[in-house]
Amino acid sequence: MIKRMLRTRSMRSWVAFSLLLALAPLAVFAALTFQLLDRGVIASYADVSYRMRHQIAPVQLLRLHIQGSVVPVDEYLEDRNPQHANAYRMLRAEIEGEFANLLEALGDDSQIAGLARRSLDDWTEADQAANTLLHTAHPHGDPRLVELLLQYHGRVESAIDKLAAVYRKLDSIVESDYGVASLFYERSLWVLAIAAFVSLLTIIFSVRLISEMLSGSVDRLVEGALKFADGERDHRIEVDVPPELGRVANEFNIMIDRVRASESKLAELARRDPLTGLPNRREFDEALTEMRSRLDRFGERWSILAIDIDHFKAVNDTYGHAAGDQVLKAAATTMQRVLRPYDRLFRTGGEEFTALLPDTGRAGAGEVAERLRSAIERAEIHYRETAIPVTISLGVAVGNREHDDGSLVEAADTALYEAKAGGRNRYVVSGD
Ligand SMILES: Nc1nc2c(ncn2[C@@H]2O[C@H](COP(=O)(O)OP(=O)(O)OP(=O)(O)O)[C@@H](O)[C@H]2O)c(=O)[nH]1
Repeated sequence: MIKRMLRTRSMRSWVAFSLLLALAPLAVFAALTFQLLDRGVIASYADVSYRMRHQIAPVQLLRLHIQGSVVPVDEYLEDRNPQHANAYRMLRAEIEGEFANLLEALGDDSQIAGLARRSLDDWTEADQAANTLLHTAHPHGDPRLVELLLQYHGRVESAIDKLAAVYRKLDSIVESDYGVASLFYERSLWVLAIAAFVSLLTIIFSVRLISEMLSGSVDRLVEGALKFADGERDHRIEVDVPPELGRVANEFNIMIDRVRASESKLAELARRDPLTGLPNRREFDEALTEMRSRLDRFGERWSILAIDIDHFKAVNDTYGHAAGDQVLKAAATTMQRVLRPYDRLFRTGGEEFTALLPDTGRAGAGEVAERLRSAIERAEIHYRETAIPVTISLGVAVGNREHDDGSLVEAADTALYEAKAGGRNRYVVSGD
């Protein structure tokens, strides 16, 4: 289904699709990891930090201060120095403030707050006992003083014990918060690892998919280019996926068509004489070989006419080279018109022509030679209003199995030579 969808899209869409495919799992897992870190790790660490600063540290300080508050009271009872009483009062003010802050920080934490409040109750009773001790007139060692002192110490101990219980409970909460944070941190690492793995899989999948879809098209392009290099001109490159490569294939096909057209034009030009438009000597040689093989295979009769314009040099000398060209063209046109459709005329030299006459024996060839001779003699060839009299001489040779290509042409040439020697404007049949 993905392949079918991609087939209609451009290569840019393919890249966008594969990026999306590779990044989508990363994005989803990144959002999941963020949730885990935010809710599990950051929130737990924030809770831990709050408890450390606002609950655990104050509880420890409070324990120290309550413990320390015993010293000025004991010292006062030793020497009745009012400075010790003042030191106690300052410490008490601090302890009261710290209790208030702690209870506020514990807030709704009912069990721990209840413990802290009971510690405050103990401290309040201890403070009352301390106040009585600081105002008592009983001498040192008096049994009532000792009892009051014991009561004071007992309350202080009890307040400290309850604060120690508060500390232990807070410590266990912090411990479990650390546990939760570590668990969530570990999970988020796993999620990230899974994300990276899934992303890698999707990258591999999309790269394979795209290269599979591209490779067929690229192979066809390469195959087309190799065939073109080998000279094959009929091969068409069929690529439509992706559209970009389809356009490359299309342009390539257009280029092949153009090369083929210009090659066949060049080939055609190479086989034609530009002045008269007749096929040239090269074409004649091939036609001769072909004719020869037909003679061998089917026993067909055929003849060859060697044709030469008489005194052509004089035409050039008298009327100019341009007039000579005009005579060549007019002679070619005239002879073409006279020949039968299946006869073939070639310009095989300067003022020399050759005609190949298929299925033509001695008598027929003589007739054609005479028709040509008389047509040229009667033709009115003009150059710039001036009529130029033109005649031709012809040598006729009739092909048979004994002739090879060279000897047949030679025979026609010899006959032509005889026609020239015999006075020109005539034909001679070889062997007559
Ligand atoms: N104008 C023109 N002259 C050409 C062309 N090709 C060859 N010729 C000329 O044709 C003349 C041929 O002269 P020759 O070979 O002496 O033959 P000729 O004058 O026809 O004499 P005979 O063949 O003996 O009758 C030369 O002067 C060439 O320069 C051509 O394409 N155009």
